[in-house]
Amino acid sequence: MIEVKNVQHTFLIGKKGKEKRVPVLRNVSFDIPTGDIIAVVGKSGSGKSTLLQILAGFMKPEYGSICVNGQEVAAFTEAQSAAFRLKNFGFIFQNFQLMPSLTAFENIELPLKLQGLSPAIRKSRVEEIMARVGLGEVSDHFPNELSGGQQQRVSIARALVTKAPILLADEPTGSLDSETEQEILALIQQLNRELNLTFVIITHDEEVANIADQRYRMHDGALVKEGVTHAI
Ligand SMILES: Nc1ncnc2c1ncn2[C@@H]1O[C@H](COP(=O)(O)OP(=O)(O)OP(=O)(O)O)[C@@H](O)[C@H]1O
Repeated sequence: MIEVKNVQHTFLIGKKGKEKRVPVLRNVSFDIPTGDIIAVVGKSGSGKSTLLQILAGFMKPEYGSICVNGQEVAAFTEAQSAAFRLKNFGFIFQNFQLMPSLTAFENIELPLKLQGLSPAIRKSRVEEIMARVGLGEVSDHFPNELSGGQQQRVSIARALVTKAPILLADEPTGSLDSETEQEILALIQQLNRELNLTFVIITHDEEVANIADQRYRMHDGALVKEGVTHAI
């Protein structure tokens, strides 16, 4: 369970001494129950990515509390945040953000190297997760030798391989055609169901928002709950 309470954030922009205060998050409060898919929709510039960055501990909120499974993460030091992030969060990006010089296998293996796991454990974990996301045959392919859908599967596998329980996704299907989008959304739903993973998905796309258990709209930094239309 993630509990976000009264989170407020302001950026200071412009030259030193003449900074302008730009409020980006205004009193944001919401709960993310474990195992739910949450969608955050909203216009460009409304504050969605800032909220994700703050949830993941990349940025401290100016004010407010973020409790992840009972731990107050907004109070962590940078080192604590980094360690917590590696254990608890996986990230899925619109542009996949794979390392071009590493194969599919090596991209997925990378977070396990950061965790200092042995080569044998890394190999078995990577093979298991590649099979689960439907990436059996492309282990030795480099990212530019993969389709967009396959690249996103690699990026999802990399997010899952550490067994992080919470996946933060920023426009995960934004670079994919509509058929591939459906495949990736089906995969997200399957992983959510089978592994009880929590997903927080930022999106402009109604199709994506439709798979969510709960949907929120960000409007000028304020987060408002919306009705959910899907019934599965
Ligand atoms: N590091 C920063 N310094 C100053 N202002 C920033 C910074 N990051 C974001 N902003 C501003 O904060 C506001 C919200 O940005 P944010 O990226 O959170 O919006 P968004 O809803 O994710 O937009 P998009 O859908 O285009 O990604 C914007 O006005 C942006 O210019």
